[in-house]
Amino acid sequence: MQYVNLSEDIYFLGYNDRRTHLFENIWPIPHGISYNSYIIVDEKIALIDTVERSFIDEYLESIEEIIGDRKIDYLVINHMEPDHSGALRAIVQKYPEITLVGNKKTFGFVENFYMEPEHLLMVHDDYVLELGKHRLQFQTIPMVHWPETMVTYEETQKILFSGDAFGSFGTLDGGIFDDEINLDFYEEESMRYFTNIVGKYCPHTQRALKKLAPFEIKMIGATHGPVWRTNLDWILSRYEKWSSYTLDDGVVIVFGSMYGHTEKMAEVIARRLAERGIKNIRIYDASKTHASYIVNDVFKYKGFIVGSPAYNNTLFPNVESVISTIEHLAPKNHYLGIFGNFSWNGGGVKNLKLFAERIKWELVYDPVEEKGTLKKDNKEQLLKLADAMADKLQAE
Ligand SMILES: Cc1cc2nc3c(=O)[nH]c(=O)nc-3n(C[C@H](O)[C@H](O)[C@H](O)COP(=O)(O)O)c2cc1C
Repeated sequence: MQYVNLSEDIYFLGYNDRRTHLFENIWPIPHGISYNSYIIVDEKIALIDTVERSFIDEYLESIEEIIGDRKIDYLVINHMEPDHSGALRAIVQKYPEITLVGNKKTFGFVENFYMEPEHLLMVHDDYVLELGKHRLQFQTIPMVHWPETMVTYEETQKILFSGDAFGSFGTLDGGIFDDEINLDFYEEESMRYFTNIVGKYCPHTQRALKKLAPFEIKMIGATHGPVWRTNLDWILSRYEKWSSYTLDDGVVIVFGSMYGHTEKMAEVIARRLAERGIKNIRIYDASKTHASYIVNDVFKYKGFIVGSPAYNNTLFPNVESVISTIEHLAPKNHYLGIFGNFSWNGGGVKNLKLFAERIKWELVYDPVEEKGTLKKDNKEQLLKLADAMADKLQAE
């Protein structure tokens, strides 16, 4: 990708990754991702974060095009995850006098991953680094998304270099600024990025939003996805909503099924929910849809109903994988329903009950468990389960 000016002497250096299938080797990125770095050219030159290592050559070339044979004075490390620190060693090799700028948590990571830094500047909240006419101020935002994570605020242009916060999956296909892009595309990609990557740290994100609220921010340069300069509210309001577990009315139904019995139970529940006026109902087959998408909808909707056949005395493995992802990210404020199917001694529902105890969501109705084909009594029970869920959602 070409480098682009954010203002006269501040540049965006972003690289599109359309080759990686799974981000962090877990989360699908069918629309790719961009790795964004920034450089400020003043009396002193500061680079803000780097890029993933497969882009090192292009990255170094772009930097040279911008600064010629000048040297980079500072590398500000907002976040040490290798998709942003991947070019750190190459930068230090090319500019050995460079000073690494981080907080007290940063340099341990630098040592673990790369090297003992020779020149370092340890910063803290409100610390100001003068580059000439540009001044950089730092604020730590721990666990959004690692312990060392911080943001850098450029005072002259009021640009927040936000690290992973406000980032998005999806490459930048020509448009880089939010006002150059149809944001509909980023609706799902930015939410999935948040829920999959940062979603475990919602309380930390809330604290970060409060900490950053006093700053006048005219532009946000995240390390993934668009640069926000016109519709800042678009992304800020979404972060507020997602990180505060503000959920819409709706139900996610997840099932696993080998022969269709458990799937049929899911359909019965869904139909009744629709009859009761619930419009957002998503049924997912855990064997088909990646947990990334399912968990994203769990962060949208208040109702969650999960069904599993018994499988070697326990849960169907793909259902187990989905609920383990949910437990890992630990979204809150949900109502829960449970159902399942078996042929001899069970194991599915038994383990879903343990899930209910661990996740501590309110169970709206007794678990419904059928042996093979759905029969009248258990169909009645499923309808009651759906009614109980609808009652809860509609009572709010
Ligand atoms: C590999 C395998 C393991 C199973 N293990 C159990 C089990 O431990 N206990 C049980 O009651 N049923 C077990 N079953 C039977 C299924 O749970 C049962 O047939 C159920 O109705 C399948 O639901 P489905 O049609 O939604 O796939 C097993 C079936 C298979 C294929």
